[in-house]
Amino acid sequence: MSSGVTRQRTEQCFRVATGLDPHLNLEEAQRWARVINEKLRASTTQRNGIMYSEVRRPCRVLLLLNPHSGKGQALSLFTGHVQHMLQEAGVPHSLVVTERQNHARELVREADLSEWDALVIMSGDGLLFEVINGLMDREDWEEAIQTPLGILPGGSGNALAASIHHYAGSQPVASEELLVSCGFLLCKGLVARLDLTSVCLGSGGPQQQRLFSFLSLAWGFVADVDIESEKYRHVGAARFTVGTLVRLASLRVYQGKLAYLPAESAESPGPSPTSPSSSPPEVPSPQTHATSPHGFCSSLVCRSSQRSPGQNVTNTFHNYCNSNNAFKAKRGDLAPASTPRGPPDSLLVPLDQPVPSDWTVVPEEDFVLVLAMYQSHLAEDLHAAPNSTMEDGLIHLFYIKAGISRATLLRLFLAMEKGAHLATNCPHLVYAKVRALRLEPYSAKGTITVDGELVDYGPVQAQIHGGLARLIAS
Ligand SMILES: Nc1ncnc2c1ncn2[C@@H]1O[C@H](COP(=O)(O)OP(=O)(O)OP(=O)(O)O)[C@@H](O)[C@H]1O
Repeated sequence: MSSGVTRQRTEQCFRVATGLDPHLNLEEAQRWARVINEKLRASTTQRNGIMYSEVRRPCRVLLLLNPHSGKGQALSLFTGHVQHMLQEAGVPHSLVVTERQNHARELVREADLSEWDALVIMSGDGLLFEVINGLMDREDWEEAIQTPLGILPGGSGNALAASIHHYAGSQPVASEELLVSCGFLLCKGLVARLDLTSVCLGSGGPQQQRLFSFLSLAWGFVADVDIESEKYRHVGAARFTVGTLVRLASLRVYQGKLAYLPAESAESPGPSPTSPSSSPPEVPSPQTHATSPHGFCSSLVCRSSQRSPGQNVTNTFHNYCNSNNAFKAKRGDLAPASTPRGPPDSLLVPLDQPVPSDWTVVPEEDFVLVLAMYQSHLAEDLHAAPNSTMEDGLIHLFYIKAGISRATLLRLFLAMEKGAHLATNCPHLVYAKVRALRLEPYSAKGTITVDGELVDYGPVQAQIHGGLARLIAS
């Protein structure tokens, strides 16, 4: 890519992330960050009829970095692109380099969260999955999950980072440009609500497992590609293309039963126990949230009129955290990880019972793939759920019926790069907006992924919980 194009795109990221004029002769991210810092110190801005204070960037960030994510360059990407930006923008951060799988999960499960205003991960989506489940493992999960989360893309998929960038109205960018864009969003510090899906695995009883997912649930082709392509991670995002081509060559059919609760026939699961009703006064009302097409939550974004003159916005956020009693758990208060936590799944019945009568049972039992998405992107260059918006409270369910040719399937994946696969009107592709689903594979062995991570194989059901978590995004 020419440096002119790179610069153009980077300027565009800058414009979207900051709302500032990019024609400022900004040569380096450090200088941009200085401008952000000055501009954001006192300004307010009106967007979609809502007044936001733009100085709402987080302070005291705990940054968890997986050194092996992506091509294994996360640490140098962080020091090369983001560290100075955070320093210039006055965002103090402590960097923890994860040492093993589940390290991040254990850390956040046991952390004194009163020490941190945001948890940011620099990795692929897998590390955020760990962090979210670590927060949901806690006895104080209801408050802990309100800790603002941030993502800096360092993996090979970077689906959430790509989705955030897309929700911000930006043109698609990849790798380091996406990182710079997410770095700006982090400096800016606006917080939105993030839907989480509760995923129940196993047919019930003591073996039953419950996970919280922010991105996707996959079975069949997509899950196989995701796991099989891990050996190609040295090629970065291209691993999915390589994996897709390899799996196309050995295309197979997966048998099972799929059922779902259509969104239109389901009442919205309603506000979660952590929703604004339990929030302190400076948090806007649910109606205020609804007016924002992007579902922005202004929990960190105080209306300027509500702030007393001279009051430091950082303090306001800090007070908010404390007044909400959100960050009090100490190591001794923690529950064992196996204790089920989280809001009740009001739309699900036990897996050993038939689905309720208002569910749709898919007549086909032969599939090429089943994919449930709750963000727009499955990877940086896979715009798999083009209708998905931030905090829409929906699972975007796709399945492809058996009988599709290899060529048509390849065409669908190529169209997915631009989110155009639905427009192909492929008769084998079915799309539904749902609030809950159940999948019962028939074969004894197979692959199911949640947020790209391998989970126990077997019957699975899931329900979306709108706005359960919080995410630094704009
Ligand atoms: N130091 C470490 N050594 C080995 N594994 C780690 C380490 N730190 C984290 N992990 C694990 O690596 C797994 C993959 O991490 P992650 O998804 O963030 O990166 P990635 O797989 O490169 O990204 P992507 O999902 O975008 O391809 C996670 O399950 C995480 O637990």
